[in-house]
Amino acid sequence: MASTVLQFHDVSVIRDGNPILDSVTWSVDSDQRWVILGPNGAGKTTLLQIAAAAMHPSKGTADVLQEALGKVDVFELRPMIGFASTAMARKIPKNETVLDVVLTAAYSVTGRWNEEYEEIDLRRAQRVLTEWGLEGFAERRFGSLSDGEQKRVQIARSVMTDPELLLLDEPAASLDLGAREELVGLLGGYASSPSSPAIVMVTHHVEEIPQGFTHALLLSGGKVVTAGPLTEALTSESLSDTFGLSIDLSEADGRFAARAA
Ligand SMILES: Nc1ncnc2c1ncn2[C@@H]1O[C@H](COP(=O)(O)OP(=O)(O)OP(=O)(O)O)[C@@H](O)[C@H]1O
Repeated sequence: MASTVLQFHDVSVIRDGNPILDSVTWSVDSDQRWVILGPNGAGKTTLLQIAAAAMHPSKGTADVLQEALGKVDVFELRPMIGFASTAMARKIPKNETVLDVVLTAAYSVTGRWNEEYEEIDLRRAQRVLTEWGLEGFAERRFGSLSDGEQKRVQIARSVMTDPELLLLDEPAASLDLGAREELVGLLGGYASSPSSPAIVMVTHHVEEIPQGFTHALLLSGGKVVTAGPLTEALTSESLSDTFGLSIDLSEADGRFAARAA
């Protein structure tokens, strides 16, 4: 049975006296896969930071994996959350092998030092690499990989610990068409598996929404424009409201495309 993994009630984040998130009420269940869309500066990354237990709301309450932020030791919570973002990727040493980038997630560190890894961790890392199309890359240096390969390593690392919640901040940003389609295909397979965790993915492009995603939240100026099941929340009207321009949305085989009307 599905359980609630995120429950935000009236969440605001105030910076320099301005709300960068404004009274957000939102919940995510364990069997849901959410996409978050909105213009630059809408507050998407801030929302993800709270979901990652990396930031507390200035107002309102946020429960993450059924623990209230502010009342829980976030260091116990964070290992249960997979988080792939460009900021995270910058912390990965360029000369680290791909296998170690994934393996070190088991200890929540970047950069292998003297940790002793168990055989079970090693086997899981190798399985995760295969699942994300990275077999044959284990001994390559992270810095020698293409952007598309590096993105897949980041996601492989974020699922290494078998998280209950997976957060992806613009996983397809800067990828060429082939690398994007490869990643979106892999994410679609992962999202469609009932054994996968709840997923929340921030993206700028509806073309990057993988098949198998179930819900959408549209954010503008820190406020929720709409949130709910994908086909109800993601429409030409809601996108036009969110981006302040007339947009035509089309859908084919569970993939979306958008252009100015
Ligand atoms: N520490 C801070 N102090 C002041 N303003 C901040 C701070 N952090 C973020 N902001 C502002 O809050 C707004 C929301 O930022 P956020 O990064 O969450 O937006 P975003 O939707 O992820 O944007 P983008 O799509 O450009 O990545 C932005 O206008 C940003 O400048």
